[in-house]
Amino acid sequence: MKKGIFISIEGPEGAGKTTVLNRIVQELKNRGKDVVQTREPGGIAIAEQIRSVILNKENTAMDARTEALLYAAARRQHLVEKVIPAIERGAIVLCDRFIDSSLAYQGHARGLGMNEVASINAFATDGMMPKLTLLFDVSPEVGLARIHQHDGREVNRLDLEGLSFHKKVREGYLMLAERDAGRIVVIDAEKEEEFVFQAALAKIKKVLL
Ligand SMILES: Nc1ncnc2c1ncn2[C@@H]1O[C@H](COP(=O)(O)OP(=O)(O)OP(=O)(O)O)[C@@H](O)[C@H]1O
Ligand SMILES: Cc1cn([C@H]2C[C@H](O)[C@@H](COP(=O)(O)O)O2)c(=O)[nH]c1=O
Repeated sequence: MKKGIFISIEGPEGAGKTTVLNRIVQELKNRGKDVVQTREPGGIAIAEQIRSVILNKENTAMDARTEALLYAAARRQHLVEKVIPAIERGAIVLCDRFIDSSLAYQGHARGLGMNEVASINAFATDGMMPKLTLLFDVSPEVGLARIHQHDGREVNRLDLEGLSFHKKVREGYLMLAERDAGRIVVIDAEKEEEFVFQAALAKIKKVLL
């Protein structure tokens, strides 16, 4: 059976994921590849609706476990409706955030525990993991400054967390990269955009060979 490939792009706020992902998708499409660009939470109608509940700045009363479960629910629907069918037909799926976001944000930064968050996600994903994950590493000071300078980028409920939360997000990601070095590749996303783009493209080309 024809099988595609699943790649995720991760990183703290303002790491430059969307900017570089757009360029990679264009590059691969120019080479005639079947590419699906998507994001979490979101990517399909039901998951976009869940996204607007999670990220709504007015939902300040949201419990941390509720938040984790909503991300997992959006993930499940997105996988079955969009990601799995695309992989089955042989496409390259490039997803802006996946399970590592839940482990870093809800597991580590919110303090729910990475193992606990991994277990609710195991139910949601049925064990499905990306073949490659690019972790765009950036300090919260640099990332948050970028998003506040970026006109038109709405500031959401998670962005409004304090600096210590965002430092823990980065710390969580780096712990994950150390634990799963075979899948997660760290890219210095404080470097200029062209460097980050070329580094990311090179890693993706390697797994496509
Ligand atoms: N390497 C870079 N150096 C400087 N600025 C950058 C770089 N990459 C992206 N930017 C700028 O930083 C801002 C945030 O980038 P982008 O939206 O791509 O980040 P993101 O990782 O998708 O953010 P988030 O997940 O928080 O929405 C944009 O204004 C973008 O132009
Ligand atoms: C998938 C996922 C995401 N988050 C957080 C990370 C960001 O603050 C928002 C998504 O916004 P973006 O502009 O699309 O990056 O949600 C999270 O906390 N847990 C997750 O599993």
